[in-house]
Amino acid sequence: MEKVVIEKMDFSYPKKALLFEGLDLELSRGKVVGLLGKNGAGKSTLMRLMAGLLKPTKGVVLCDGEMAFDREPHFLDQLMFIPEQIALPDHLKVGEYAKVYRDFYLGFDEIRIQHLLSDFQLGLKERVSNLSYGQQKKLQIAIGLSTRAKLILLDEPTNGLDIPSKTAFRKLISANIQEDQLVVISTHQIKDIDHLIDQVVILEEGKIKLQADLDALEEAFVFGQGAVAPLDAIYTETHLLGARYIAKSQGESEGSPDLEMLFQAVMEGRIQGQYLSTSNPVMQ
Ligand SMILES: Nc1ncnc2c1ncn2[C@@H]1O[C@H](COP(=O)(O)OP(=O)(O)OP(=O)(O)O)[C@@H](O)[C@H]1O
Repeated sequence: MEKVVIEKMDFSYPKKALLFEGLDLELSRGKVVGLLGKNGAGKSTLMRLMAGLLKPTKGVVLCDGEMAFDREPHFLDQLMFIPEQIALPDHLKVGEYAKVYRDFYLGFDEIRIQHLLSDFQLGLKERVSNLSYGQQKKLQIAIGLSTRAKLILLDEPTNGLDIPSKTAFRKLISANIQEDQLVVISTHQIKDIDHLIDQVVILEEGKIKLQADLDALEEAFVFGQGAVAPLDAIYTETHLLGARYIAKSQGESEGSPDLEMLFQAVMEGRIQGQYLSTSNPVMQ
């Protein structure tokens, strides 16, 4: 998958006000994108539009130039969408369930699924219906990463995972994603995707408030802390022991952006726009 391009898209659920209006977004391959937003911001809906499960009211969602909603067989062969709520068939065992996907995805990686299931401590002979919610999520993630789909959409994948599984999730995503894949992870648990994503997209009330590559953010801003925030700080959080802040960078690099602070700064309208590595930052 080279690109997902959303152009001038409107979308509303039947008999509801427009959720998206004139939305533009372009996502390129080789990236793990974190899609953030508060409850009801439209993350799951955007995922379903990208998966071609919903039809834009106006405008287009194009995956490598083809309308996602057409759901052509070669698009489906490149797509893996793991929704937040998963309904797994009761009667199958883990191995049998994985085989359903092996038969569907031409590039399914037999070795990888074995490794991933073992990393997540899931036995091939376990009945899917006997797995806990978190184990079912892990099974879906293991299968998703083994399909070698070019577009992987994970809606709230870390919901229900315990702390070791969240750590394993981060490691497994990083280790199993290739340059020709695009992974979009929606979450409101920002910490879960820290040190995992390359790009962040922040949605609020159906609008894209920020699209930024983390390395571009690192160049543009300093995410710091100290006894007091500098006078020119764009965003400040004060604590008993001092302040955490975001300021414009004067050329110094201060490590990776703090996503939680970034999210708050965007929600308060302190930072907006596009910060992409390939182009100059565009402030809106
Ligand atoms: N099937 C539906 N029919 C009607 N309205 C819907 C439907 N699904 C979602 N909505 C509405 O669309 C808006 C966006 O919902 P969506 O689930 O996309 O948000 P979200 O950002 O994923 O939220 P959350 O973080 O709570 O999962 C909400 O106002 C929601 O009530």
